[in-house]
Amino acid sequence: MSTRIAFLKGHGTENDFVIVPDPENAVDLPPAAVAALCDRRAGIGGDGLLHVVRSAAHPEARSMADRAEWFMDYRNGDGSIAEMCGNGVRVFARYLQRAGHAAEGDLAVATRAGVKTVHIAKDGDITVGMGRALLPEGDVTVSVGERDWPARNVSMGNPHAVAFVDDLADAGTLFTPPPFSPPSAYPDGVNVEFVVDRGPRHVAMRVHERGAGETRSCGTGACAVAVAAARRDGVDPRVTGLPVTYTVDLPGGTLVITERPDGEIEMTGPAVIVAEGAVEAEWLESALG
Ligand SMILES: N[C@@H](CCC[C@H](N)C(=O)O)C(=O)O
Repeated sequence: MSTRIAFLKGHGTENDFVIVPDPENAVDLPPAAVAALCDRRAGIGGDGLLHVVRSAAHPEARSMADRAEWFMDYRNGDGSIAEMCGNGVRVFARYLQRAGHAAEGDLAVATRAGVKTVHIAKDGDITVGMGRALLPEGDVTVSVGERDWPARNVSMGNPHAVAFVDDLADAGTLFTPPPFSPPSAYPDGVNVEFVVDRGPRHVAMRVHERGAGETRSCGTGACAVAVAAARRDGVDPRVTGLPVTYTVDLPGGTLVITERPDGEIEMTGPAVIVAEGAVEAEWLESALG
């Protein structure tokens, strides 16, 4: 790598990202480069990385290019690939707006979990059509130390295990991924959410993210939690014909999640760009060893 690489830093409810604009997919980002950029001490720091590429220029997104000009090539902070990132897609849209690639209103974004429609509102918040949740049957258990809880298996394109607990402190330090069983439940790993009630249609959560550790927020996790809470509360908009909205408090802020009668889920929250700069090529080369 011989040139400096432009980057920005942004966050959505304090789920933070290194943003690498690369319309023609010319920047090589192997997992070690992503992990170095996301390193909070030796790099820029982030829970994940948003590689901003034109769909037509990326082999994983070419088939979506007629519906979405831009592809969110999302990576976790450890360099692994994930299907979807709910906070990330809002920050991705904010970057496109700031760069003049998108205006207020609706924007289609290609992701590994399909094309998502993002609405950039005048008031600053961004709403994302997150698609439908899948809730495969089957008993899953997550544990912390000696304690374990039944968990609801929810897919938002990426995997989640949602456990309702008495106190968010029950989740402990979350320095390591909470073990789950059976091991076959999540062959590719899982994001684990611990949830408490705050009031009617109002919950709070902590999350241990696959590939990142405990984060201050997770958008797909908040959607999984809202759907799991609704089913636990006996509410299914596909049956009642009425939308249901949950407010989800996270350590880094609040997200509002609505499930519509057709099962489509909308998530609304903030997205902020905080800085921009350039990565020294020599530093990145030395970080790659
Ligand atoms: N923070 C994200 C989720 C990022 C991906 C996740 N760690 C995974 O591996 O599935 C969000 O806001 O949804």
